[in-house]
Amino acid sequence: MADPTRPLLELRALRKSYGNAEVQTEILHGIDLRLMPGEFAALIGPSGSGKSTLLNCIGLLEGASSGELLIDGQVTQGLDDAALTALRGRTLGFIFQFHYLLPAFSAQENVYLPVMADQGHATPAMRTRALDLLARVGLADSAQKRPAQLSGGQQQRVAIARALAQHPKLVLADEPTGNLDTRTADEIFALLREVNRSENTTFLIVTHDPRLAARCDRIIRLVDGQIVEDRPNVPQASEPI
Ligand SMILES: Nc1ncnc2c1ncn2[C@@H]1O[C@H](COP(=O)(O)OP(=O)(O)OP(=O)(O)O)[C@@H](O)[C@H]1O
Repeated sequence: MADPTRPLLELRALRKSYGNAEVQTEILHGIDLRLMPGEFAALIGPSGSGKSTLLNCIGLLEGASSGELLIDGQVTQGLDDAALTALRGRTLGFIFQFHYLLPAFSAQENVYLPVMADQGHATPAMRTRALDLLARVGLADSAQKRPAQLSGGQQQRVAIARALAQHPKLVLADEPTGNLDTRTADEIFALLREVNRSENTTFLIVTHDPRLAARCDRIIRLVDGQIVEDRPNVPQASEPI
């Protein structure tokens, strides 16, 4: 159980540059950010402002150039790859715009394969949790279908079930509804919200869709690699689906 008084995520003066020894381009210019357990926050901003770069740093997929990044109280600087992978597996879940499901495997296998990768084999408990999660996202009857047999929205539901397989404390979602029609996007967003409320899972969601950002409890706006706005938001009631 996360300590409700301790930030789940803390960034202090985080900077990120790309380039080589001669030329460096700084993309993130000193980000300070805290997320508390259970928050449901939108990360918005123009194209190229650094949202994905920030999410990749928070997700421990890319190292920051300087500054501090703490996840669940743990300082991440100086950790080796094995420790980063362990911390990622213990605390983080990822949902991307393109779901990256494995086409040759069933929905159920797609949900438990990443968990299995850590252990080398699938236990009955992993298989059962995968089925439970698929039921949770409304796909109880589709567990044995392959991605190509599912609609775009159903595929994204599988990806959400996969992201939840290891009980993440923080889910990082990069345009999770980006390639879906409005109605399906609303349904997927409602599902993320339901997970947030029922399990107190923290969400940081990159979205270009102002309607969806308006349904979050907090709106963080990034422009040119800096947070220019960070405010609480009273979510608007979702329109009937
Ligand atoms: N691996 C990389 N090497 C060099 N530059 C990069 C790299 N990744 C991103 N950038 C640059 O960093 C800047 C921010 O990109 P990023 O993808 O984080 O923005 P974004 O806000 O997520 O944009 P979008 O909304 O279009 O996805 C861009 O100028 C991009 O070209």
